[in-house]
Amino acid sequence: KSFQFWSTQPVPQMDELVPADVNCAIEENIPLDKVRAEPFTLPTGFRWANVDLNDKDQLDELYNLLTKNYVEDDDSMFRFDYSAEFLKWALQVPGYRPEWHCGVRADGSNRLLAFIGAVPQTVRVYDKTVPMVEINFLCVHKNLRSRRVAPVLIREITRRVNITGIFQAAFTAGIVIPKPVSVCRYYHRSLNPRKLIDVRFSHLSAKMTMARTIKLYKLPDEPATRNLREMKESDVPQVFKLLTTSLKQYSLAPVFKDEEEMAHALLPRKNVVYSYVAQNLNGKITDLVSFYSLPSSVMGNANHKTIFAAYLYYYVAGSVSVKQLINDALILANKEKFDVFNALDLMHNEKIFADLKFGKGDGNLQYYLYNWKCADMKPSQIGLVLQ
Ligand SMILES: CCOC(=O)c1cnc2ccc(OC)cc2c1SCCC#N
Repeated sequence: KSFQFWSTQPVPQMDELVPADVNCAIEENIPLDKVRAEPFTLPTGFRWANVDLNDKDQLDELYNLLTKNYVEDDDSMFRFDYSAEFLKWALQVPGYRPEWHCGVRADGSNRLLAFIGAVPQTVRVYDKTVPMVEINFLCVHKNLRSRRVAPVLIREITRRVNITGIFQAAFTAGIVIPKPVSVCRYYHRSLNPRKLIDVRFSHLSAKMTMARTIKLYKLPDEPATRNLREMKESDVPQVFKLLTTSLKQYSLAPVFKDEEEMAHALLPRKNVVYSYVAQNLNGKITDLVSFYSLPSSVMGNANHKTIFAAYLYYYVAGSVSVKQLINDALILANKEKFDVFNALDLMHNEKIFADLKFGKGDGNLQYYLYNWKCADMKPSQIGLVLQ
């Protein structure tokens, strides 16, 4: 593969083996007055336009661009259907910049035809804490593909981020480009097996009836961890300490700079993010488990338009086993009527998949760092979850 664009970027080349003791930027920071001042040039007929997510009409334009043109699985069975509220949550984090909600509109029609987003996020890579952005929601309308728009979007968001003095980024993708820092795998736990079979995501195994299959995945109505309850505002100080401490065990992890940043990430929002804490009799918060809601459109199915999927987010098993805590997350997601519970094999997840009846998916998710080189990581070293 030639990687025409990525071979021009500060990323390790595909065949580059980074020694274990190397953990640093690839290019030096550019003096701010040397960062290109003018936006990159778009193809004729298109112009840059920030998407104002506080303007309901523009938020809906972004929702509509993504719901029709964003990521599909390899078999084009599903397409992610991020909700408008989810997009506000993911893109309007504390300290967000409107110019990092970077859209492209067609002259004349004024239609939103492409987007790339960045949010500020300090990330620790091994022993180095690095101010970064997370890049997300890179999307080019299907009618605009192969016109080399994505490289211009990536160069432009890089410029807009560099101007603020940030020179590193983190992102994930299903595709392989130079050069993954880790390769994770998706796992799926059926909650509504009948629907998953209807949409042909799952199939009845030869030796099992539908009734037997439903019984196999049946879950209790209530979590096993007795004092597990929804997280609330007053829990933030303790959760901040608990999660910050727990994240130290990973080689790639977010650094929440303050309680506000973590509160934004974790405080429950219906149909967006769900967080639960266990508090002992002394009032100490000992455990945390969270998941986010990311539906997918089902393509070409008469009976079901949408799959409701929960995705495991951050957790700390302080007083109970990881297995019990994540099983409790399954029970809580099932109570919220999700059809499936998805998780990557990062953190401690891989150990519990078999017992909790997760099936291995056929999709990889690559983790990438921009303008940084370091030793590759096993999935269990990853403590960073991107939406
Ligand atoms: C029923 C389970 O559905 C998925 O796992 C799913 C749903 N929608 C997608 C949309 C785009 C897509 O593009 C890679 C994948 C999916 C997937 S599999 C990978 C996500 C997980 N877990």
